[in-house]
Order: sequence, then C-alpha cells, then structure tokens
Amino acid sequence: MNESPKLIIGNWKMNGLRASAHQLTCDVLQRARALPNDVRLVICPPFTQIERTSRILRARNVGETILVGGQDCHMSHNGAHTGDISAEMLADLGARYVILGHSERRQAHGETDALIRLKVRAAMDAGLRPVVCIGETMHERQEGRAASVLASQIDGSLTSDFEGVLAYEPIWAIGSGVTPSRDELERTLYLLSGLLRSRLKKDDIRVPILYGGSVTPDQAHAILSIRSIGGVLVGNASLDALRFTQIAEAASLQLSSQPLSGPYNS
Ligand SMILES: O=C[C@H](O)COP(=O)(O)O
Repeated sequence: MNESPKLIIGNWKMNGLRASAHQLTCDVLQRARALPNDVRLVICPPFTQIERTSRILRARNVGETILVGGQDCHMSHNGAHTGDISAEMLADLGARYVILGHSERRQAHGETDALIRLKVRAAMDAGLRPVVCIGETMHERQEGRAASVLASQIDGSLTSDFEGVLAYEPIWAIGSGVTPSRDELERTLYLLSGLLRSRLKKDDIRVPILYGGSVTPDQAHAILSIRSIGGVLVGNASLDALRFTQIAEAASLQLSSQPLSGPYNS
C-alpha cells in the first residue's frame, strides 16, 4: 500500500532577513539531500522570503521533496485590504501550502473559526493546501473542555469539502518545552479523526493530522512513532537546519521500521 509522505512543516514565524533566510534554506537543502521520498519538508518563511526560498528550491530541482508555504493569507482574492496578502499572491510566489488559524493569529488578531473557514476557501480556490491549526488552552484542558473546543474549531473552521492538513497544536505546548504524553496524543489523534469523519461526512478521510508544539529532535521519535500521525508542525526547531532535518530523519526512521496505514495517512 502506498502511503503519503510524512509532512515536516517548518514555521519560521517572524524570523529571517534576506541573508539568514538564504543561508537557512541552503543549509536545510544540504542536509535534506539524503532524505528518502517518504518524508516531505515544507518551509514556511515570512512573506518577504517566500519568493527567495522558492527560487532557491527551484534552482536545486528538489521537486516535491521540499516545498514552500505561507503563514497566513487574506480571505479575499484581491481588493482594498491594506497590508494583506491573498492566497493567489502566495501561489504566484511559488507557495504550495498555507498555515491558517495559528493560535498566535487567533489570539493576537482575533481570528475566529468563521474567518478561518473563509481563508480555507480562498486557499483551496488558489490551489494551495491549507494547514489549519486547532488546539485548546491550558485552562480549557484543566476544565476538561479540550474535546469540545477541538470539535467546535473543526466544525467552524473547515469547509465540508476540505482538502488540506489539520495541525493539532495545544496552545500550552507551543514554545513551552512541554508536550503531551504519547498516550495522550494518540487518544487526541483518534478523537480528531472521528471529528473529521463526521465534519467531512465520509469514512475515507484524506486529511493528514499533524502535531505541533515544542517538537525537538529528542521528542520527534516518540511523536512520529504514533501510527496515525501525519507529521509535525515545527516552530523554533525549524530555525536550525540540523535540528529540523533531524526531526525529518526521525520520521523516515519510523516509516522504515513499521508498516503504516490509516485513515489520515493516505
Ligand atoms: O507553528 C508552530 C508551532 O507554533 C510550534 O512552535 P514551537 O515548535 O516553537 O513550539
């Protein structure tokens, strides 16, 4: 059975000037040469570095092994939206993915599920694969409301014809050095696959589910050994070519050591 490649997405957030972005992309390329086809890297630099990163990858002819993504897009195709970037603009620069609904945007810019759903539509219309982030706060977790929060985020932010990636990023794990236990993560992935089936109204779900939040090379083996996981969304560790590619290597090792199959690894 052919499995989809594990996705290792690097979210550079607001980091990277021309020289450092160029160097980081070249370093990732250099280290990723040995990666097998069962792992796909997606680099999501800030808007200002997308074209440069795409150009470097095109020049090296890396095909589908390393792709570029944006970190957000506007819900409209064009118009009077000062300072915003449309999904078409991202695609025009060579992006293939776009992160939407990251908790840092939900919190700092008041993004709602309804807005994120409009952005998902715009991204899909532009031919981009949306990577929709969901996750509960520590407070919601302690109150035992994590499952209902995740259900509501999935219902509100995904279109019924959603074709993309879901990234489970518990807010308490982002940048904190704390991650859920393997068992806890496995249970959450099971819950999310059920919620996706019900939202998309089909059993054959082709939506990889990623985990994000303090992923480092040390934890990557345990996280990526979960059979149903589609990959990881990496923040801080993606700013270091060695750590980022070590995480990708961990995914590849897991793939070669166990047969993987599952509804969200299509
Ligand atoms: O988009 C990435 C997430 O916010 C995780 O960030 P982090 O790996 O620095 O915790």
